[in-house]
Amino acid sequence: MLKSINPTQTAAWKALTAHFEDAQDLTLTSLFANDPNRFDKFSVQFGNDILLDYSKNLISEQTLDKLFALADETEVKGAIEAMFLGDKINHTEGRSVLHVALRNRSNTPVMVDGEDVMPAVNAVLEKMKGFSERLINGEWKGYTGKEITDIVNIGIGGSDLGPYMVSEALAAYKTRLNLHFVSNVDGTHVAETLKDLNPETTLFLIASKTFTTQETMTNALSARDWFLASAEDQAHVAKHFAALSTNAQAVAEFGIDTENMFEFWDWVGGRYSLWSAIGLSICLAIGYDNFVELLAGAHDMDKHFQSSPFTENLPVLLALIGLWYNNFHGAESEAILPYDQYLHRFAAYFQQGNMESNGKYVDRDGKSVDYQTGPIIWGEPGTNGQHAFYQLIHQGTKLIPCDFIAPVISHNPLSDHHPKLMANFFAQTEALAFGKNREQVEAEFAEAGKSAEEVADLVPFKVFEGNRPTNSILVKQITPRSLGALIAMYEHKIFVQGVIWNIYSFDQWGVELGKQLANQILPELADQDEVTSHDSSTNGLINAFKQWRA
Ligand SMILES: O=P(O)(O)OC[C@H]1O[C@H](O)[C@H](O)[C@@H](O)[C@@H]1O
Repeated sequence: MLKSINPTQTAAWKALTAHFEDAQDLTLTSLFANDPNRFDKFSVQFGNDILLDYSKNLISEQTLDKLFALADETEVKGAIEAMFLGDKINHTEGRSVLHVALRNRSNTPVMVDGEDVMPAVNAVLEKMKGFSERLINGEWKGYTGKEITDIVNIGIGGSDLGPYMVSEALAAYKTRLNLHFVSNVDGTHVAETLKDLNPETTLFLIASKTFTTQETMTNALSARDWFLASAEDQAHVAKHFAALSTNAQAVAEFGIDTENMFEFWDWVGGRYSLWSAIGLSICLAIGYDNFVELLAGAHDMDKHFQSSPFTENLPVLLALIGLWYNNFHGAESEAILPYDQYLHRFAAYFQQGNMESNGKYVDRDGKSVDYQTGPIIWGEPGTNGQHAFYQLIHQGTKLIPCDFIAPVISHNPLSDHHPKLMANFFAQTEALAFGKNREQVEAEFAEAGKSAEEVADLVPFKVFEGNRPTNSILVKQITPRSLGALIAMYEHKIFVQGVIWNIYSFDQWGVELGKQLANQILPELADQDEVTSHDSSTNGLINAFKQWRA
């Protein structure tokens, strides 16, 4: 169990508060002008894969020193050790937090309740290897003897977002199998997905840690109905359905052969589960060897996180810089902006990763916090975002720290697409940091021969204040290995922030009330009777729904 330490009561927090007051006038322009070595000082490389440039942030060496002191006082180092040792740091669920064991390619023992979990982890990986190889090479046949061509992963939240994001991110490594992902309980999702598929050549993965999630079970039953409408014989289900779950009993009850069940364990959080059996769809999408490379990349980052000094530790640096904006500058959100079309679900994935982990107002003592915790995470791939919402980042009234991510080498080096993409990547962080002042705008007007009236009228609108902070994350190429490291980097960033904010990052009680109420409302929708059991708004909406549908 992690000790409860109120971060705002530490000496470092107080020092940071005073430092923030003193550093109000700090500008990126002056920070760079005063230090020609700023890039060298405020950038760090992870192997040959990832370069993090954090120099375009509103920080000085003093800021960082104080942030490192905060990490020390809140015992981040001890928390990291506790996680890797398998301590039950997910206190409210009484569980260890060991997604790091799933990718522990060093295969050193990891103990939970006196037992090494690695043999079980390795056994499931072996089973995933055999299964995925037989499907990819066509040895596994459907009920009419045809090869499987399409895989449909049915899952939601952590049982969907990770596998979907990674399969898309690594589409350049695609096997012959076509992957589909169904998550929403809206019948449209499953209906539209199945429209073009053939039951003889389709295999379903029912991905659910609990195997009780309403959306997933509803979609799984509809998929089974769709399949049996053609296959007719229940015995054929075994060739077309597999389950990825911690709940063997519920899997058996659903009618899935336990031979086709891929197990994981309660010490794997849903939003950290893509490294587990939940990653079977990834194995099928990119092949087992590439999946292992993904694990290896994450393991490299795990070792870096565990052993690097905080001054060079990518997840720790990102966490502390994020905290500086969240808690001192009052930033409410963070944007993740990948300049890579393959990473188009990356921000959506970390919306769950970050917001479900750190969206908590109760501290480790069970008391309400009186400081900000997790930020709002959002983002879309560049350059699309530039033509949509960057206006607000450049000239809006809100401070939005952004992470810009881009690969140096493109998997699709068509004509000059990649230099153009990268020119935009470099230009945006430069524009955000340094802006364009009044004098520059006036000079441009003069050059264009504008009249004095026009200049006076338009100048204010064309000025860019700048001073808007960004991290730039250059990845040599998006490969299974570098992607594994990149994901693990963000996971550990979230971990460090949760430790400092003195919250429990690995539960998600906040999603339960809505589910509970939906279960109460569902039977009320079954008839035409007027509903009176709720507040007037909820009653009014339900009754309008009933009237309109009648
Ligand atoms: O994998 P499952 O048990 O089906 O859970 C799917 C998802 O639903 C829950 O409500 C949680 O909010 C998520 O953390 C979880 O990933």
